[in-house]
Amino acid sequence: MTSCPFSPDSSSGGAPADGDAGATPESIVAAERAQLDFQGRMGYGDYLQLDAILGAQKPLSPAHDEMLFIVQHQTSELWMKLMLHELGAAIGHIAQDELPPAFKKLARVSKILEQLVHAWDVLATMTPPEYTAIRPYLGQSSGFQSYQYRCIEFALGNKNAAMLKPHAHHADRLAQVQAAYQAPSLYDECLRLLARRGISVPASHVERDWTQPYLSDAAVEQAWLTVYRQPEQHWDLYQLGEELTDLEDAFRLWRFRHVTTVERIIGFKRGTGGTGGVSYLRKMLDVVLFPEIWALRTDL
Ligand code: HEM
Ligand SMILES: N[C@@H](CC(=O)c1ccccc1NC=O)C(=O)O
Repeated sequence: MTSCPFSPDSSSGGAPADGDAGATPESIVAAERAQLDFQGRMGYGDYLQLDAILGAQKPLSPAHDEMLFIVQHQTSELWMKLMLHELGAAIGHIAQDELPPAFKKLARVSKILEQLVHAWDVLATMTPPEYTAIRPYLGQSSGFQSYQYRCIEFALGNKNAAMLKPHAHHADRLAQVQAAYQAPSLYDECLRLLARRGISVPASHVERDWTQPYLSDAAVEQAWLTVYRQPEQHWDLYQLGEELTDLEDAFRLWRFRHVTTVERIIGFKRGTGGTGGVSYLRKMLDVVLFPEIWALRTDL
């Protein structure tokens, strides 16, 4: 009889087959030879520094829902940390003309953003009275002061010197945000790549003061149109353009869910960070990160 590769064979030390009479949770663990003794050995919680991570939820109010509020923000910050890691690497790859690894990382950034878009559903289970119980304890703190978020915005090209100020009192964070502010953005590196590939890009976009907000330019749209009109001649640049589109699309959705979630929870109250609240967040919906990538669609 030939043996089936999927049926566990007890002589090779696998778990008892499903429905095996006498199998107990304990006998299964023993048969699988799971490592159970971690005296002097690195385990799961050690490797992941879980004592630090799971010890960092410190509600200030007596409200039940503050745990949701804290966990939602902390998980968002962890995903932002990964986004920055991937974005920085992708920008480096593009600067070195290494497109396949850049694509891998940009696709991951878009997927993280999609996940963060869905994460709003969890926070939206919090009602206005539930948040009202927490809000007085937040003081003037606000997501506006998220230094990782500001680094992401800067890496994506939305440069604004005023956004450095909330970090002026903290040297390490300021240095991190300043570095992102001064460096060429993802889109800047894409345009430099187009120029290196012999596609005409204005000199003002190949070398410029990277701290200045990006200004859209008809000649840059022409450069992208060269790619999009003959994809087979510029296949990787065409793929790059579509990955930028995926990324900005996902980022727009995140911004949109932020505004709608904020409106359903605090209405039109002013933000703890000092802005008008929903009115400010709506203005941010008008930000376009990669303008020519969108404009060219009208001309194709
Ligand atoms: C009850 C939930 C939330 C409310 C009521 C809220 C409200 C606001 C408001 C009113 C602002 C404008 C700045 C201000 O004046 O405070 C803001 C900005 C911001 N919030 Fe939230 N927010 C919530 C949840 C979140 C979550 C879960 C995140 C994820 C990290 C987040 C990230 C941000 C960021 C990054 C900004 C700055 C946006 C920018 O400058 O474009 N917020 N939020
Ligand atoms: N700006 C919010 C407060 C807020 O959402 C918040 C406060 C502290 C830490 C993170 C926050 N989330 C995003 O802005 C408000 O006006 O209620």
